[in-house]
Amino acid sequence: MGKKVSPVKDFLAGGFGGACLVFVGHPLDTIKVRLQTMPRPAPGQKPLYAGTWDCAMQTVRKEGFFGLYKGMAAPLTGVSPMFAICFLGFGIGKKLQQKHPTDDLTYLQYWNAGMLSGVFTTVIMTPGERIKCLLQIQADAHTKKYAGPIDCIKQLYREGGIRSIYRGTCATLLRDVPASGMYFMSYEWLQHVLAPEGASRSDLSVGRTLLAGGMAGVFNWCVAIGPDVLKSRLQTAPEGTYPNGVRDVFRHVMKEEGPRALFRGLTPVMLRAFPANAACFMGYEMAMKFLHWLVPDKS
Ligand SMILES: CC(=O)O[C@H](CC(=O)[O-])C[N+](C)(C)C
Repeated sequence: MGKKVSPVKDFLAGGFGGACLVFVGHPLDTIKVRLQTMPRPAPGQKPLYAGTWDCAMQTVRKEGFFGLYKGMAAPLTGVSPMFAICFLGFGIGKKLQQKHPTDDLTYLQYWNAGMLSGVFTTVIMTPGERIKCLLQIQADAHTKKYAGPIDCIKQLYREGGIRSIYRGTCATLLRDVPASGMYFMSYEWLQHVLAPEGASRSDLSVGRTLLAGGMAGVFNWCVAIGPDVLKSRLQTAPEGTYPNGVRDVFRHVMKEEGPRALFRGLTPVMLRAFPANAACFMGYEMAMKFLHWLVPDKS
């Protein structure tokens, strides 16, 4: 039997989980975006970054350790509410498929609920990612166009209105709908299979939650990495570069760089995925426990 959970608790605990994810994961996210969007080297020239380590070292040397935390204000103010909506959407998705609030769900139903949460989060994810990516690729004074997230929103609005702020919506849906299905289904599956004989899914352990949460992040990114490259390219390209959106980016990437380019940034993505999502689910479960203690659910 499952447990009845209030949507308000899902929202609040999800928000706390999101804040934990940003603190742990942002430095590797910066490296990922820089690798994904660095200019192609001219024939015979070396690429700007040789790889993950080189990108991290160059960033720390030129911009100091906090260079890796560049653009974090936007995800902190954006990712926390986004994860709040994400866990709320997942909760709603589960409820929509239950006849009774305590009915157990199949893994396919967890997948469906996860996909619905991916649709919910796009509203906030698309502008959040657009601003974050634009700030993250500002490596030096020459490339610095935006003073910060607010300035970035203002400039985008001035240049192209709401359309510009929401550039990359299809690419974000393409990335997050299947990836969120995978995220929540794999988390629930791992919590079940890792639970010792006789223990139930709700008898949480720290080790199991960290492992299931971390692996859910890894599975999420196995599905998300290709569309993520397309999204980062689209959201950071100068106005008018891709008139047909993500389809144009895909065609351009295939023609110029081949399918390997769809895995650009995979190392920092995977290095970040485990700790960031372990922290996220741990934060979520801890906050949920606290909220249950504070306001017990009526069953
Ligand atoms: C692509 C992304 O944002 O994935 C989230 C996990 C992460 O590593 O940030 C999960 N989710 C898409 C469900 C929000």
